[in-house]
Amino acid sequence: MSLVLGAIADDFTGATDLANNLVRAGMRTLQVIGVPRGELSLDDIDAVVVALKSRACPAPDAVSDSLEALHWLKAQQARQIFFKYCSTFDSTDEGNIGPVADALLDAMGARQTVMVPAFPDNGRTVYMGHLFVGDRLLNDSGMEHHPLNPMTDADLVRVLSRQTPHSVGLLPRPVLAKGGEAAKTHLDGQAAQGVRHVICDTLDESDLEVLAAAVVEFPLVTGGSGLGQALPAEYRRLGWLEAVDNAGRLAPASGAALVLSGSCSRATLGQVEHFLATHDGFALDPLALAEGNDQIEQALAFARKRLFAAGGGETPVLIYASAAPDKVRLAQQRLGVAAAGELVERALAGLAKALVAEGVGRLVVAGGETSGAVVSALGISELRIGEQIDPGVPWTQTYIKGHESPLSLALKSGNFGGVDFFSRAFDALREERLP
Ligand SMILES: Nc1ncnc2c1ncn2[C@@H]1O[C@H](COP(=O)(O)OP(=O)(O)O)[C@@H](O)[C@H]1O
Ligand SMILES: O=C(O)[C@@H](O)C(=O)COP(=O)(O)O
Repeated sequence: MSLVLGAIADDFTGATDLANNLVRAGMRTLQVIGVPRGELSLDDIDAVVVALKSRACPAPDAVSDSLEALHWLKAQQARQIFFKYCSTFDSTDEGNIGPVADALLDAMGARQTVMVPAFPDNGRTVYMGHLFVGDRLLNDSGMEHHPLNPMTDADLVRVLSRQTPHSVGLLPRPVLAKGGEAAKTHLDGQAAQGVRHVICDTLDESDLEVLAAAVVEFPLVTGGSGLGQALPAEYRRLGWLEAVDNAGRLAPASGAALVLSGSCSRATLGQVEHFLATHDGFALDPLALAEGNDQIEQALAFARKRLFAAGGGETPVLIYASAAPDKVRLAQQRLGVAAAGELVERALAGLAKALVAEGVGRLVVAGGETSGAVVSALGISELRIGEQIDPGVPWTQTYIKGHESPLSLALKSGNFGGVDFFSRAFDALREERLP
């Protein structure tokens, strides 16, 4: 059968999150890093997720990267395109959700798409167009302090309207409650009125199922990974997809265990604190990084001593720049927002490269932008998806040039994962010893 779904994800953790949900719903899924340059065999693959780093870059770059991914996916005959962004709708007034969605619609000659950011398994729901994280509105969830895209407005119709010249509408819960046909009629009615983007309410999995039934034949859908849980059943109903037993299996993991964290999201800050109560960690500070290479050398020495000395490597250690909002603000005031972020990303990416070369084989990275920087520095082009650690975060595996054993890699979105995620991730890998 041919490729069913082609997804374009605006960051690497988001790509893994979507790929994870597709695998769990029975789609054989390949995650590629950037648009593949050479030949790629897609035999026995149902979905490809192209991971871009287009969330926080200038909108024109995000548009051109996304269009390149679209053209590649269309050349692979993907039946439906999915533009994946964050379940917390991470963006600014400049974009990049609106400009990318508009460019994809234009390129595909489609008149309408849906916006379904919700991921109820992780507490992201939408009601009357307002995004909630757990029981808080988005603008009171911690996302208002995000270093790159502070989210200070929970009304997504209003947020998106600032990013697109086109009309933005709403598919409200009372319509969804009437089922897929009612939802489809509502969407058709909005399209007839020229509404190009429709923010969709979603409270739970049954809403996702109704939405999937309504939009399965849309050329382009957009949203978080929640919709990816529900679409595969619709593909099967249409006969586009075969039933598969186990869509995700990895080789056994080996090598020293390391956590790198550049996320300053509330969940990550809790995970860092919890981990440091029982494990060793090294804190990076952008102000020190701006002074030169000393802090990187110190971090390397810290990790080498614990990971590669005799008997080391089994217990994970943490290197982190994650810091509370006031500390982040201070660094940003002194260095500039983008420069502070880049300094940290470059440092963590360089550390990943050096330490993987020296024997780290199990690596957790926290943060979407951070994961993008690390994965790019490691020269990774494809990821296979394995077992889920927590909703939205699976173990993945890849081969690094010149290494015999695979690298096991978990890319954790900033706000995902339980408080003990960092240690539990490695426990899960040890217990599984996946065949
Ligand atoms: N202490 C710090 N000061 C300023 N910026 C930081 C600091 N620590 C991390 N950053 C930057 O904040 C951004 C966090 O984004 P990201 O990695 O996507 O995390 P999340 O997944 O939580 O959004 C990155 O660009 C990172 O380099
Ligand atoms: O949809 C989500 O929440 C995630 O898949 C995601 O994109 C998170 O991004 P980061 O928090 O920047 O990792």
